[in-house]
Amino acid sequence: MYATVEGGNVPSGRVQVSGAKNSATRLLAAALLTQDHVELRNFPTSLVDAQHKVRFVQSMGANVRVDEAGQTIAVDTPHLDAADLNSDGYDVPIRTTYLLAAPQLARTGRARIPYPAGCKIGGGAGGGRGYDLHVMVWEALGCEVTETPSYIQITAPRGEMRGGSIDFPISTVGGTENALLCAAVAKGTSTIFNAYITPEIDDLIELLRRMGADIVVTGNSHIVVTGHSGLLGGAHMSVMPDRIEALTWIVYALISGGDLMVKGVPFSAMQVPLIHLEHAGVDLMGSSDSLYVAPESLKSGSIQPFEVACGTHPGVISDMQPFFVMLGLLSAGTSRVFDYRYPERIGFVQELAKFLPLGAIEARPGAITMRGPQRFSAAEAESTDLRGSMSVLMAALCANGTSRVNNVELALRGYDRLESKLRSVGADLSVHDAPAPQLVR
Ligand SMILES: CC(=O)N[C@H]1[C@@H](OP(=O)(O)OP(=O)(O)OC[C@H]2O[C@@H](n3ccc(=O)[nH]c3=O)[C@H](O)[C@@H]2O)O[C@H](CO)[C@@H](O)[C@@H]1O
Ligand SMILES: C=C(OP(=O)(O)O)C(=O)O
Repeated sequence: MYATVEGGNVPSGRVQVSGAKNSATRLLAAALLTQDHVELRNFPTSLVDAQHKVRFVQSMGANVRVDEAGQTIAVDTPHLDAADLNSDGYDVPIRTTYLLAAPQLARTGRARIPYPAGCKIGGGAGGGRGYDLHVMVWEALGCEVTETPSYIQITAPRGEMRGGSIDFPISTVGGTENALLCAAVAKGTSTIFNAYITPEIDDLIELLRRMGADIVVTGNSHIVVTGHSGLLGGAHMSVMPDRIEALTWIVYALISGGDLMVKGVPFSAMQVPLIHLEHAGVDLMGSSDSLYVAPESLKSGSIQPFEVACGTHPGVISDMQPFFVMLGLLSAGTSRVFDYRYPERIGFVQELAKFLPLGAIEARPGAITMRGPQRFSAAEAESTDLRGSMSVLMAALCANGTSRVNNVELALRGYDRLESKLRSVGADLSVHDAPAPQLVR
Protein backbone atom coordinates (compact mmCIF):
# COMPACT_ATOMS: atom_id res chain seq x y z
CA MET A 1 0.00 0.00 0.00
CA TYR A 2 1.36 3.46 -0.81
CA ALA A 3 0.20 7.08 -0.76
CA THR A 4 0.64 9.78 -3.34
CA VAL A 5 0.59 13.33 -2.06
CA GLU A 6 0.11 16.52 -4.06
CA GLY A 7 1.75 18.79 -1.52
CA GLY A 8 1.65 22.47 -0.83
CA ASN A 9 -2.07 22.93 -0.16
CA VAL A 10 -2.61 24.95 2.99
CA PRO A 11 -5.15 23.09 5.14
CA SER A 12 -8.15 24.91 6.47
CA GLY A 13 -11.24 23.73 8.31
CA ARG A 14 -12.35 21.49 11.12
CA VAL A 15 -10.97 18.10 12.00
CA GLN A 16 -12.40 15.68 14.55
CA VAL A 17 -10.02 13.57 16.64
CA SER A 18 -11.07 9.88 16.65
CA GLY A 19 -11.15 7.40 19.51
CA ALA A 20 -7.66 6.44 20.68
CA LYS A 21 -5.98 3.40 19.14
CA ASN A 22 -4.17 2.69 22.40
CA SER A 23 -7.47 2.64 24.27
CA ALA A 24 -9.84 1.10 21.70
CA THR A 25 -7.79 -2.02 21.00
CA ARG A 26 -7.54 -2.91 24.72
CA LEU A 27 -11.18 -2.05 25.46
CA LEU A 28 -12.06 -4.54 22.73
CA ALA A 29 -10.01 -7.18 24.57
CA ALA A 30 -11.75 -6.32 27.86
CA ALA A 31 -15.13 -6.59 26.11
CA LEU A 32 -14.42 -10.30 25.63
CA LEU A 33 -14.26 -10.86 29.41
CA THR A 34 -18.03 -11.38 29.49
CA GLN A 35 -20.77 -13.33 27.75
CA ASP A 36 -23.01 -10.26 28.08
CA HIS A 37 -23.38 -7.36 25.71
CA VAL A 38 -20.66 -4.67 25.52
CA GLU A 39 -20.99 -1.52 23.44
CA LEU A 40 -18.01 0.73 22.70
CA ARG A 41 -18.81 4.17 21.32
CA ASN A 42 -16.37 6.60 19.68
CA PHE A 43 -14.60 3.47 18.41
CA PRO A 44 -12.16 4.18 15.53
CA THR A 45 -13.73 1.63 13.18
CA SER A 46 -11.45 2.38 10.18
CA LEU A 47 -8.23 2.08 12.13
CA VAL A 48 -6.17 -0.74 10.63
CA ASP A 49 -5.10 -2.04 14.08
CA ALA A 50 -8.69 -2.12 15.31
CA GLN A 51 -9.81 -3.91 12.15
CA HIS A 52 -7.10 -6.58 12.56
CA LYS A 53 -8.11 -7.16 16.14
CA VAL A 54 -11.82 -7.31 15.30
CA ARG A 55 -11.10 -9.86 12.55
CA PHE A 56 -9.01 -12.02 14.85
CA VAL A 57 -11.53 -12.11 17.70
CA GLN A 58 -14.28 -12.88 15.17
CA SER A 59 -12.22 -15.83 13.96
CA MET A 60 -12.11 -17.04 17.58
CA GLY A 61 -15.92 -16.91 17.79
CA ALA A 62 -16.73 -13.43 19.11
CA ASN A 63 -19.72 -11.70 17.55
CA VAL A 64 -18.55 -8.12 16.80
CA ARG A 65 -20.90 -5.82 14.90
CA VAL A 66 -19.26 -2.71 13.53
CA ASP A 67 -21.32 0.42 12.90
CA GLU A 68 -18.98 2.58 10.82
CA ALA A 69 -21.31 5.55 10.54
CA GLY A 70 -21.98 5.57 14.29
CA GLN A 71 -18.33 4.81 15.21
CA THR A 72 -19.62 2.11 17.55
CA ILE A 73 -18.99 -1.59 17.99
CA ALA A 74 -21.25 -4.09 19.76
CA VAL A 75 -19.60 -7.19 21.17
CA ASP A 76 -21.27 -10.43 22.28
CA THR A 77 -19.05 -13.37 23.11
CA PRO A 78 -20.91 -16.46 24.27
CA HIS A 79 -18.01 -18.58 23.01
CA LEU A 80 -14.30 -17.90 22.41
CA ASP A 81 -11.56 -20.34 21.46
CA ALA A 82 -8.42 -20.02 19.38
CA ALA A 83 -7.56 -23.73 19.49
CA ASP A 84 -8.95 -24.49 16.01
CA LEU A 85 -7.12 -21.75 14.09
CA ASN A 86 -4.46 -22.90 11.63
CA SER A 87 -1.00 -21.36 11.82
CA ASP A 88 -1.87 -18.63 9.23
CA GLY A 89 -4.69 -17.56 11.53
CA TYR A 90 -2.13 -16.38 14.08
CA ASP A 91 -0.44 -13.94 11.73
CA VAL A 92 -1.83 -10.71 13.23
CA PRO A 93 0.33 -7.58 12.79
CA ILE A 94 -0.64 -5.78 16.00
CA ARG A 95 1.11 -5.33 19.32
CA THR A 96 -1.63 -6.11 21.83
CA THR A 97 -2.29 -9.78 21.01
CA TYR A 98 -1.26 -10.64 24.61
CA LEU A 99 -4.51 -9.06 25.82
CA LEU A 100 -6.45 -11.86 24.14
CA ALA A 101 -5.16 -14.45 26.63
CA ALA A 102 -7.30 -13.44 29.63
CA PRO A 103 -10.68 -13.85 27.87
CA GLN A 104 -9.74 -17.37 26.74
CA LEU A 105 -8.20 -18.35 30.08
CA ALA A 106 -11.33 -17.20 31.94
CA ARG A 107 -13.46 -19.51 29.79
CA THR A 108 -11.43 -22.65 29.30
CA GLY A 109 -8.28 -22.34 31.41
CA ARG A 110 -6.12 -22.28 28.28
CA ALA A 111 -5.29 -19.73 25.59
CA ARG A 112 -3.45 -19.42 22.31
CA ILE A 113 -2.39 -15.99 21.14
CA PRO A 114 -0.44 -14.65 18.15
CA TYR A 115 3.05 -13.34 18.94
CA PRO A 116 2.94 -9.58 19.68
CA ALA A 117 3.92 -7.53 16.61
CA GLY A 118 3.43 -3.77 16.22
CA CYS A 119 5.99 -1.13 15.34
CA LYS A 120 9.63 -2.13 15.13
CA ILE A 121 10.98 0.58 17.43
CA GLY A 122 13.41 -1.47 19.53
CA GLY A 123 13.28 -1.34 23.29
CA GLY A 124 13.47 -4.96 24.44
CA ALA A 125 16.40 -7.27 25.05
CA GLY A 126 18.10 -8.03 21.72
CA GLY A 127 16.64 -4.94 20.03
CA GLY A 128 13.08 -6.23 19.49
CA ARG A 129 10.05 -5.30 21.58
CA GLY A 130 9.99 -7.79 24.39
CA TYR A 131 7.06 -9.78 25.78
CA ASP A 132 8.89 -11.33 28.75
CA LEU A 133 6.89 -9.15 31.16
CA HIS A 134 3.68 -10.68 29.80
CA VAL A 135 5.06 -14.14 30.43
CA MET A 136 5.90 -12.90 33.94
CA VAL A 137 2.26 -11.80 34.47
CA TRP A 138 0.80 -15.14 33.39
CA GLU A 139 3.29 -17.10 35.49
CA ALA A 140 2.65 -14.89 38.55
CA LEU A 141 -1.02 -15.86 38.24
CA GLY A 142 -0.23 -19.57 38.17
CA CYS A 143 -0.11 -20.26 34.42
CA GLU A 144 2.31 -22.28 32.33
CA VAL A 145 3.55 -20.64 29.13
CA THR A 146 4.75 -22.52 26.04
CA GLU A 147 6.11 -20.83 22.92
CA THR A 148 5.40 -22.69 19.67
CA PRO A 149 6.50 -21.51 16.19
CA SER A 150 3.01 -20.09 15.41
CA TYR A 151 1.59 -18.96 18.74
CA ILE A 152 2.08 -18.62 22.48
CA GLN A 153 0.12 -21.11 24.56
CA ILE A 154 -0.89 -20.26 28.12
CA THR A 155 -2.45 -22.84 30.42
CA ALA A 156 -3.89 -22.48 33.90
CA PRO A 157 -3.22 -25.96 35.34
CA ARG A 158 -6.07 -25.77 37.83
CA GLY A 159 -8.49 -24.49 35.18
CA GLU A 160 -8.32 -20.85 36.25
CA MET A 161 -5.79 -18.17 37.10
CA ARG A 162 -5.00 -17.58 40.80
CA GLY A 163 -4.40 -14.13 42.28
CA GLY A 164 -0.74 -13.28 42.75
CA SER A 165 1.83 -10.57 43.16
CA ILE A 166 3.12 -8.81 40.05
CA ASP A 167 6.07 -6.49 40.48
CA PHE A 168 7.10 -4.79 37.24
CA PRO A 169 10.82 -4.00 36.97
CA ILE A 170 10.04 -1.13 34.53
CA SER A 171 7.00 1.01 33.70
CA THR A 172 5.12 -0.97 31.10
CA VAL A 173 1.89 0.02 29.36
CA GLY A 174 1.13 -3.41 27.89
CA GLY A 175 2.24 -5.30 31.00
CA THR A 176 -0.05 -3.24 33.24
CA GLU A 177 -2.98 -3.80 30.87
CA ASN A 178 -2.39 -7.55 30.71
CA ALA A 179 -2.09 -7.76 34.50
CA LEU A 180 -5.39 -5.88 34.93
CA LEU A 181 -7.32 -8.12 32.52
CA CYS A 182 -5.96 -11.36 33.96
CA ALA A 183 -6.33 -10.30 37.60
CA ALA A 184 -9.94 -9.16 37.02
CA VAL A 185 -11.05 -12.72 36.15
CA ALA A 186 -8.60 -14.69 38.35
CA LYS A 187 -9.58 -16.33 41.63
CA GLY A 188 -8.33 -14.30 44.62
CA THR A 189 -6.54 -11.01 45.09
CA SER A 190 -3.71 -9.72 42.93
CA THR A 191 -1.40 -6.84 43.70
CA ILE A 192 0.34 -4.95 40.91
CA PHE A 193 3.44 -3.03 42.00
CA ASN A 194 5.06 -0.36 39.80
CA ALA A 195 2.01 -0.30 37.53
CA TYR A 196 2.07 2.36 34.79
CA ILE A 197 -1.27 4.14 34.57
CA THR A 198 -1.64 6.18 31.38
CA PRO A 199 -4.89 7.90 30.34
CA GLU A 200 -5.68 4.93 28.10
CA ILE A 201 -5.21 2.59 31.08
CA ASP A 202 -7.60 4.80 33.07
CA ASP A 203 -10.08 4.07 30.25
CA LEU A 204 -9.43 0.34 30.61
CA ILE A 205 -9.88 0.44 34.41
CA GLU A 206 -13.13 2.37 33.93
CA LEU A 207 -14.54 -0.24 31.53
CA LEU A 208 -13.45 -3.15 33.75
CA ARG A 209 -15.14 -1.49 36.75
CA ARG A 210 -18.31 -0.94 34.76
CA MET A 211 -18.18 -4.65 33.93
CA GLY A 212 -18.05 -5.43 37.65
CA ALA A 213 -14.31 -5.73 38.33
CA ASP A 214 -13.05 -4.73 41.77
CA ILE A 215 -9.97 -2.56 41.20
CA VAL A 216 -8.43 -0.24 43.81
CA VAL A 217 -5.74 2.17 42.66
CA THR A 218 -3.47 3.93 45.14
CA GLY A 219 -1.38 6.79 43.83
CA ASN A 220 -0.29 6.14 40.31
CA SER A 221 1.48 2.80 40.55
CA HIS A 222 -0.13 0.48 43.08
CA ILE A 223 -3.18 -1.55 42.09
CA VAL A 224 -5.09 -4.20 44.01
CA VAL A 225 -7.57 -6.31 42.05
CA THR A 226 -9.99 -8.65 43.77
CA GLY A 227 -10.60 -11.26 41.10
CA HIS A 228 -14.09 -12.25 39.99
CA SER A 229 -13.15 -15.91 39.58
CA GLY A 230 -14.63 -15.99 36.11
CA LEU A 231 -16.30 -13.76 33.56
CA LEU A 232 -17.59 -10.24 34.25
CA GLY A 233 -20.83 -8.51 33.17
CA GLY A 234 -21.80 -6.30 30.21
CA ALA A 235 -21.22 -2.52 29.94
CA HIS A 236 -21.29 0.54 27.68
CA MET A 237 -18.46 2.98 27.31
CA SER A 238 -17.03 5.67 25.05
CA VAL A 239 -13.38 5.41 23.92
CA MET A 240 -11.29 8.46 24.92
CA PRO A 241 -10.06 10.72 22.07
CA ASP A 242 -6.58 10.00 20.74
CA ARG A 243 -4.04 12.37 22.32
CA ILE A 244 -1.37 11.48 19.73
CA GLU A 245 -3.75 12.21 16.86
CA ALA A 246 -4.70 15.53 18.50
CA LEU A 247 -1.03 16.53 18.68
CA THR A 248 -0.53 15.42 15.08
CA TRP A 249 -3.23 17.81 13.80
CA ILE A 250 -1.95 20.69 15.93
CA VAL A 251 1.59 20.26 14.59
CA TYR A 252 0.35 19.83 11.01
CA ALA A 253 -1.51 23.15 11.23
CA LEU A 254 1.56 24.89 12.68
CA ILE A 255 4.08 23.66 10.13
CA SER A 256 1.82 24.04 7.09
CA GLY A 257 0.71 27.59 7.95
CA GLY A 258 -2.88 26.38 7.85
CA ASP A 259 -5.79 27.09 10.13
CA LEU A 260 -7.43 24.10 11.76
CA MET A 261 -10.10 23.77 14.40
CA VAL A 262 -9.09 20.53 16.13
CA LYS A 263 -12.19 19.08 17.80
CA GLY A 264 -12.14 16.52 20.61
CA VAL A 265 -8.77 17.34 22.18
CA PRO A 266 -8.23 15.30 25.41
CA PHE A 267 -6.68 18.25 27.29
CA SER A 268 -6.24 16.52 30.63
CA ALA A 269 -4.30 13.69 28.96
CA MET A 270 -1.80 15.99 27.21
CA GLN A 271 -1.05 18.89 29.54
CA VAL A 272 2.74 18.54 29.44
CA PRO A 273 3.00 18.25 25.62
CA LEU A 274 0.83 21.38 25.37
CA ILE A 275 3.11 23.22 27.83
CA HIS A 276 6.07 22.33 25.60
CA LEU A 277 4.22 23.85 22.63
CA GLU A 278 3.64 27.02 24.64
CA HIS A 279 7.33 27.15 25.52
CA ALA A 280 8.11 26.92 21.80
CA GLY A 281 6.14 30.14 21.35
CA VAL A 282 2.76 28.66 20.37
CA ASP A 283 -0.27 30.47 21.72
CA LEU A 284 -3.08 27.96 21.73
CA MET A 285 -6.64 29.25 21.68
CA GLY A 286 -9.17 26.74 22.88
CA SER A 287 -12.56 25.88 24.28
CA SER A 288 -13.36 22.97 26.58
CA ASP A 289 -12.68 20.31 23.92
CA SER A 290 -11.22 22.13 20.89
CA LEU A 291 -8.15 24.04 19.84
CA TYR A 292 -7.89 26.58 17.06
CA VAL A 293 -4.47 26.62 15.41
CA ALA A 294 -3.59 29.27 12.83
CA PRO A 295 -0.56 31.33 11.74
CA GLU A 296 -1.49 33.85 14.49
CA SER A 297 -0.85 31.06 17.04
CA LEU A 298 2.87 31.75 16.59
CA LYS A 299 3.37 34.68 18.94
CA SER A 300 6.62 35.89 17.38
CA GLY A 301 5.79 34.67 13.87
CA SER A 302 7.97 31.58 14.21
CA ILE A 303 8.48 28.50 16.36
CA GLN A 304 11.18 29.09 18.98
CA PRO A 305 13.96 26.49 19.20
CA PHE A 306 13.38 24.00 22.01
CA GLU A 307 14.58 20.83 23.70
CA VAL A 308 12.13 18.09 24.65
CA ALA A 309 12.78 14.77 26.40
CA CYS A 310 10.31 11.92 25.88
CA GLY A 311 9.59 9.62 28.79
CA THR A 312 6.61 8.36 30.72
CA HIS A 313 3.20 10.00 31.09
CA PRO A 314 2.33 12.75 32.07
CA GLY A 315 5.41 13.83 30.12
CA VAL A 316 5.82 13.74 26.35
CA ILE A 317 5.43 10.07 25.37
CA SER A 318 7.62 8.46 22.74
CA ASP A 319 4.73 8.21 20.25
CA MET A 320 4.72 12.02 20.12
CA GLN A 321 8.46 12.26 19.46
CA PRO A 322 8.29 12.51 15.62
CA PHE A 323 5.85 15.42 15.81
CA PHE A 324 8.16 17.44 18.03
CA VAL A 325 10.85 16.61 15.45
CA MET A 326 8.61 18.12 12.73
CA LEU A 327 8.08 21.21 14.85
CA GLY A 328 11.84 21.51 15.45
CA LEU A 329 12.46 21.52 11.70
CA LEU A 330 10.35 24.68 11.46
CA SER A 331 11.89 26.34 14.53
CA ALA A 332 14.09 29.40 14.16
CA GLY A 333 17.35 27.68 15.16
CA THR A 334 18.58 24.34 16.51
CA SER A 335 16.13 22.13 18.41
CA ARG A 336 16.70 18.75 20.02
CA VAL A 337 14.40 15.87 20.92
CA PHE A 338 15.59 13.11 23.26
CA ASP A 339 13.75 9.78 23.46
CA TYR A 340 14.74 7.93 26.63
CA ARG A 341 11.89 5.42 26.30
CA TYR A 342 12.58 4.14 22.78
CA PRO A 343 16.10 5.34 21.86
CA GLU A 344 16.06 3.30 18.64
CA ARG A 345 12.97 5.09 17.35
CA ILE A 346 15.05 7.06 14.86
CA GLY A 347 14.61 4.99 11.66
CA PHE A 348 12.18 7.52 10.21
CA VAL A 349 14.79 10.30 10.34
CA GLN A 350 16.63 9.10 7.25
CA GLU A 351 13.29 9.00 5.36
CA LEU A 352 12.38 12.48 6.54
CA ALA A 353 15.83 13.69 5.45
CA LYS A 354 14.83 12.93 1.82
CA PHE A 355 12.50 15.97 1.97
CA LEU A 356 15.19 18.25 3.44
CA PRO A 357 18.53 19.85 2.56
CA LEU A 358 21.66 18.07 3.77
CA GLY A 359 22.43 18.71 7.44
CA ALA A 360 18.90 19.77 8.39
CA ILE A 361 18.38 16.75 10.62
CA GLU A 362 20.59 14.16 12.25
CA ALA A 363 19.98 11.33 14.69
CA ARG A 364 21.83 9.03 17.01
CA PRO A 365 20.11 6.58 19.37
CA GLY A 366 17.99 8.57 21.77
CA ALA A 367 18.69 12.02 20.30
CA ILE A 368 17.54 13.87 17.18
CA THR A 369 18.82 17.32 16.24
CA MET A 370 16.94 19.63 13.86
CA ARG A 371 18.34 22.81 12.34
CA GLY A 372 15.52 25.08 11.28
CA PRO A 373 13.71 26.75 9.81
CA GLN A 374 13.46 24.42 6.83
CA ARG A 375 11.24 23.99 3.79
CA PHE A 376 10.31 20.53 2.54
CA SER A 377 10.85 19.40 -1.08
CA ALA A 378 8.82 16.61 -2.71
CA ALA A 379 10.39 13.14 -2.46
CA GLU A 380 9.73 9.41 -2.35
CA ALA A 381 10.12 7.79 1.05
CA GLU A 382 9.50 4.58 2.97
CA SER A 383 7.47 4.15 6.13
CA THR A 384 9.52 2.75 9.00
CA ASP A 385 6.92 2.76 11.79
CA LEU A 386 3.49 4.21 12.54
CA ARG A 387 4.39 7.69 13.79
CA GLY A 388 7.45 7.90 11.55
CA SER A 389 5.21 7.19 8.54
CA MET A 390 2.83 9.96 9.63
CA SER A 391 5.65 12.48 10.01
CA VAL A 392 6.92 11.63 6.52
CA LEU A 393 3.38 12.09 5.16
CA MET A 394 3.30 15.47 6.87
CA ALA A 395 6.54 16.49 5.16
CA ALA A 396 5.03 15.40 1.81
CA LEU A 397 1.87 17.42 2.50
CA CYS A 398 3.97 20.54 3.15
CA ALA A 399 6.27 20.10 0.12
CA ASN A 400 5.27 21.60 -3.23
CA GLY A 401 4.86 18.90 -5.88
CA THR A 402 4.15 15.18 -5.93
CA SER A 403 5.56 12.86 -3.26
CA ARG A 404 5.11 9.18 -2.64
CA VAL A 405 5.16 7.40 0.71
CA ASN A 406 5.41 3.62 0.60
CA ASN A 407 4.02 1.12 3.14
CA VAL A 408 1.56 3.75 4.28
CA GLU A 409 -0.47 1.03 6.01
CA LEU A 410 1.84 1.68 8.96
CA ALA A 411 0.40 5.19 9.38
CA LEU A 412 -3.12 3.84 8.88
CA ARG A 413 -2.58 1.55 11.89
CA GLY A 414 -2.97 4.63 14.04
CA TYR A 415 -4.95 7.22 12.06
CA ASP A 416 -8.64 6.60 11.55
CA ARG A 417 -10.07 7.83 8.20
CA LEU A 418 -6.85 9.73 7.48
CA GLU A 419 -7.47 10.23 3.76
CA SER A 420 -10.97 11.65 4.16
CA LYS A 421 -10.00 13.85 7.11
CA LEU A 422 -7.12 15.34 5.11
CA ARG A 423 -9.31 15.88 2.05
CA SER A 424 -11.95 17.62 4.16
CA VAL A 425 -9.39 20.31 5.07
CA GLY A 426 -8.13 20.71 1.51
CA ALA A 427 -5.05 18.48 1.60
CA ASP A 428 -4.48 16.07 -1.27
CA LEU A 429 -3.45 12.56 -0.26
CA SER A 430 -4.53 9.36 -2.04
CA VAL A 431 -3.97 5.91 -0.61
CA HIS A 432 -3.43 3.14 -3.19
CA ASP A 433 -4.18 -0.38 -2.11
CA ALA A 434 -1.40 -1.93 -4.20
CA PRO A 435 2.35 -2.45 -3.94
CA ALA A 436 4.26 0.74 -4.75
CA PRO A 437 5.21 0.88 -8.46
CA GLN A 438 8.91 0.81 -9.32
CA LEU A 439 10.47 4.23 -9.71
CA VAL A 440 11.28 5.14 -13.33
CA ARG A 441 14.52 7.14 -13.24
C1 LIG B 1 -0.35 -0.53 21.78
C2 LIG B 1 0.26 0.45 22.71
O1 LIG B 1 -0.32 0.98 23.65
N1 LIG B 1 1.49 0.70 22.47
C3 LIG B 1 2.19 1.70 23.22
C4 LIG B 1 2.91 1.08 24.37
O2 LIG B 1 3.69 0.00 23.88
P1 LIG B 1 4.11 -1.17 24.84
O3 LIG B 1 2.94 -1.53 25.71
O4 LIG B 1 4.72 -2.23 24.01
O5 LIG B 1 5.19 -0.48 25.69
P2 LIG B 1 5.65 -0.80 27.13
O6 LIG B 1 5.29 0.36 27.97
O7 LIG B 1 5.20 -2.14 27.56
O8 LIG B 1 7.22 -0.88 26.92
C5 LIG B 1 8.15 -0.19 27.76
C6 LIG B 1 9.49 -0.82 27.59
O9 LIG B 1 9.44 -2.14 28.11
C7 LIG B 1 9.90 -3.06 27.18
N2 LIG B 1 9.16 -4.32 27.38
C8 LIG B 1 7.80 -4.31 27.35
C9 LIG B 1 7.10 -5.48 27.56
C10 LIG B 1 7.83 -6.67 27.80
O10 LIG B 1 7.27 -7.76 28.00
N3 LIG B 1 9.19 -6.62 27.83
C11 LIG B 1 9.88 -5.47 27.61
O11 LIG B 1 11.10 -5.47 27.63
C12 LIG B 1 9.62 -2.43 25.83
O12 LIG B 1 10.38 -2.99 24.80
C13 LIG B 1 9.95 -0.98 26.16
O13 LIG B 1 11.34 -0.78 26.12
O14 LIG B 1 3.69 2.04 25.00
C14 LIG B 1 4.70 2.59 24.16
C15 LIG B 1 5.52 3.55 25.02
O15 LIG B 1 4.72 4.59 25.48
C16 LIG B 1 4.07 3.27 22.96
O16 LIG B 1 5.08 3.61 22.05
C17 LIG B 1 3.12 2.36 22.24
O17 LIG B 1 2.32 3.08 21.35
C1 LIG C 1 4.28 2.23 18.55
C2 LIG C 1 2.97 2.37 18.45
O1 LIG C 1 2.07 1.41 18.55
P1 LIG C 1 2.22 -0.16 18.79
O2 LIG C 1 2.65 -0.33 20.20
O3 LIG C 1 0.82 -0.63 18.58
O4 LIG C 1 3.17 -0.69 17.77
C3 LIG C 1 2.37 3.71 18.25
O5 LIG C 1 1.16 3.85 18.48
O6 LIG C 1 3.07 4.65 17.87
